[in-house]
Amino acid sequence: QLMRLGLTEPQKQRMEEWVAVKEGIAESDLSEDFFETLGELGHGNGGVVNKVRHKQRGIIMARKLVHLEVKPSVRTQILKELAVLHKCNSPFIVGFYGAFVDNNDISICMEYMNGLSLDIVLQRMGRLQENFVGRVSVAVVRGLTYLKDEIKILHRDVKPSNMLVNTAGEIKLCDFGVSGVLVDSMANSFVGTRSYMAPERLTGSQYSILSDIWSFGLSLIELLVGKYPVPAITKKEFANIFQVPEGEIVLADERSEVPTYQSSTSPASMAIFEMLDYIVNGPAPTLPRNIFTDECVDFVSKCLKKVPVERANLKTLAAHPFFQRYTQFDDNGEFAAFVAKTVQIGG
Ligand SMILES: O=c1[nH]ccc2cc(O[C@H]3CCNC3)c(Cl)cc12
Repeated sequence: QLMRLGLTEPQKQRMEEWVAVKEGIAESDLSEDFFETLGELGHGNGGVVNKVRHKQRGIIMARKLVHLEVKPSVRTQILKELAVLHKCNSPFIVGFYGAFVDNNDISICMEYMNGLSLDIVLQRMGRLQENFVGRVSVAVVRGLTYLKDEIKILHRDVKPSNMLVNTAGEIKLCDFGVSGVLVDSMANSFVGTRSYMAPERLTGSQYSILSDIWSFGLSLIELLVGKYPVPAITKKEFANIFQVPEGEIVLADERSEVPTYQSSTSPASMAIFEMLDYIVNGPAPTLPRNIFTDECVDFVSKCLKKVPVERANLKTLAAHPFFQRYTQFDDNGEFAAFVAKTVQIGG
């Protein structure tokens, strides 16, 4: 396996292509009136992401606009910290062209991923088959490892909507907390009805790479089942989703021992607090044993240990049989074809 520098030949080739394109773009090329907006790609994490075309160069990019009412000195500090993104060169991290400020908007110009984010793929396809989630797992673990070892940062916001795909079959992370000041200035911009935050993060204790691994585990269940796994997905729901008799659903023994958590409201109307309380005090979400392979069930359960020290770390995940299963061979374009189908459906 050509894993020189951890890259396969195709990955090495695409990296060289990327660097060539990027060298053609100077910071001076990036400013408001050089872009033509083609449409909106997504929003969240405190900004909207538009598909834009660089008029002179004809390059299609994804441009994230973050509206920030902060002092010019703070904006300058944010731009300085975003410059770290120029160092991020990994097949598992979305490419970065540069960032600039325009009035009270910070623009972050990135590589366009035509398959968009996995939350959008879930909306279109319902859920992902196990072998595709295996490929996602390899990309996310390797992306998190790169951020931690090479860039010395944690992601801090691992979830399906921050996992991007394209019709070349690539899977890349985006929206990680590269700028401490930007993270802090958006800290109170949490919106949304669900949280991927680890129990220890919700209770304000030490945040570490293990918190990113919890978020990764929660994301894996959501990708495999097509449903956010808090409150716990019941046997009946699994039976319905996978069209098997309820008697065939075998939940991980861990849950049968723990008395089911008596939430005071029905899942449908569970308020945000109830949900957060459930994550902190309820049982860890698990996959049913016989719908997924044992390795897959075990891999996910190791990511979702509620006590951080019991949880798997990046090293143990990379050595796990489920992970190893997806580093050995190429899927000869099966995932790329799947992404192409979702793009077609999406219009
Ligand atoms: O093509 C992209 N390149 C870079 C970034 C990016 C971000 C996107 O959505 C945001 C909004 C929610 N999380 C990620 C989307 Cl939908 C696409 C891209």
